[in-house]
Amino acid sequence: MHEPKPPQKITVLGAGAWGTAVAIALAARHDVLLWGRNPAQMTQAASARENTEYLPGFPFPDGLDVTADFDAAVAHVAHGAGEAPLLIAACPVAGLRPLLQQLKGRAIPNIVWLCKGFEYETGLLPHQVVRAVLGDAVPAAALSGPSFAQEVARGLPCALTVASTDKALRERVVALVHGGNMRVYSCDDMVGVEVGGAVKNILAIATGTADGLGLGLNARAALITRGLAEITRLGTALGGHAATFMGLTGMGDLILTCTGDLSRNRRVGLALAQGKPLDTIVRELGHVAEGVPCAKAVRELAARLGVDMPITNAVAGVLFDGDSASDMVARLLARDPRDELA
Ligand SMILES: NC(=O)C1=CN([C@@H]2O[C@H](COP(=O)(O)OP(=O)(O)OC[C@H]3O[C@@H](n4cnc5c(N)ncnc54)[C@H](O)[C@@H]3O)[C@@H](O)[C@H]2O)C=CC1
Ligand SMILES: O=C(CO)COP(=O)(O)O
Repeated sequence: MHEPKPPQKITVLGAGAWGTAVAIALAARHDVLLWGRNPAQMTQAASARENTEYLPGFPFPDGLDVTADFDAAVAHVAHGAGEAPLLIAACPVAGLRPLLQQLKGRAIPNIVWLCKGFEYETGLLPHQVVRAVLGDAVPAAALSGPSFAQEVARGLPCALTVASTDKALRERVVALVHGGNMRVYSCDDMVGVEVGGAVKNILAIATGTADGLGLGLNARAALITRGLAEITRLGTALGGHAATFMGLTGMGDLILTCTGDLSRNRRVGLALAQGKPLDTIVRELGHVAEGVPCAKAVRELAARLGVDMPITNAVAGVLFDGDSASDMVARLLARDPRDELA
C-alpha cells in the first residue's frame, strides 16, 4: 500500500498551462509555490487566483501561492525547507537551458523537468542539457506521460512515469506526486522516456494533418502505428529500451496526442491541412507546440545516425520546406514497400 507523504514544499518553475496544472494538482496535498517569469502576469494571477492567460477556468486551491521572485521560488525548496522538497522545471525545451543557468550555483535539492523535445540547437535530450549545465551532482528526473493540462487541473485520473537513474529521487517523486487521481510509475530509462515524449509531438502534427485532410480513421491508425516504429528506431539507436516505447511515455502519450483535440501539436496539423502558414498557426495557438522545432532537430539527428524516419521527414518538409500537406501524404504513400518489422 502506498504511504502518502505528509505535505512537502514544492516549487514549480514556469507558469504556462502545464506548470499551472501540475501546481494546482499538487497543491491539494502539498505546499506549492508557482513561479512565472512575467511579473505583471504573476501579479494578475495572484489577485485573480487563476492563470487567466495560460490556463483559464481553473481556480487556484488554498495550498498554491504564486510569485515572480526567482530567489523566493528557489528558497522555498532550499536546505532546511522540510524533509523532502521538490523543484520542478515546467518550461518548454527552449527555456530549459536558460532556466538551468539561473539555477546553477544555487543550493537546490533536485531537479525534475516536464518538457518534451530535443534541444533545437544541439539535438540534446533534456537530461543531457541538465547534465551539461548542472553536472552529475544534482539528483535529476524527467516526469512524462499522457497528460493534458486541462484534465489534470480538473482532477481527472491520469498516469505518469518518472524516469531517473537516481533511485532515491524516483522514490521521492512517487511519494509526493502519486496520490489522488494521479498514478506515478517509475523507470530508469531516461533516453527511452524522453525520446517517446519528444517524437510523439511530431507524429501528432502528422495525424492532425491527415485528419484535417479527411483521410479517415484507417490512415490515422496507420500513422500512429508506423509512428511508434519511428520512435522505437530512433530511441533504440540512442540507447533507449524497446519496452519503454510500449509504455505510458511512448505508446500512451502517442495515442493521447495524436487523437485528442486538446493537443496543441495535433491542432497545428489540423491547421496545416487548411493551408494556413506556420507563423500564423503558431501565433494563433498562443502556446508552445514542441513538435515544430522538434521536427527539425529530429530530422537532422536521424540523418546523422542513419535512422529512417519518413513521417518525421514528411512533417518537416511541410513545416520548413514549403511542401503542401497533400504532398506529405503522397510522399509517404509513394515509398517502396518494406517488411513491417524491419
Ligand atoms: N500542456 C500540456 O498539457 C503538457 C505540456 N507538457 C510539456 O510541458 C512544457 C511546457 O508546456 P506548457 O506549459 O503547456 O506551455 P505553454 O505554452 O502553455 O507555456 C509555456 C510557459 O513557459 C514559459 N517560458 C518560456 N521560456 C521560459 C524560460 N526560459 N524560463 C521560464 N519560463 C519560460 C512561458 O512564459 C510560459 O509561461 C512543454 O515542453 C510541453 O510539451 C507536458 C505535458 C502536458
Ligand atoms: O504532452 C502533452 C500531453 O501528454 C500535451 O501535448 P500538446 O503539447 O500537443 O498539447
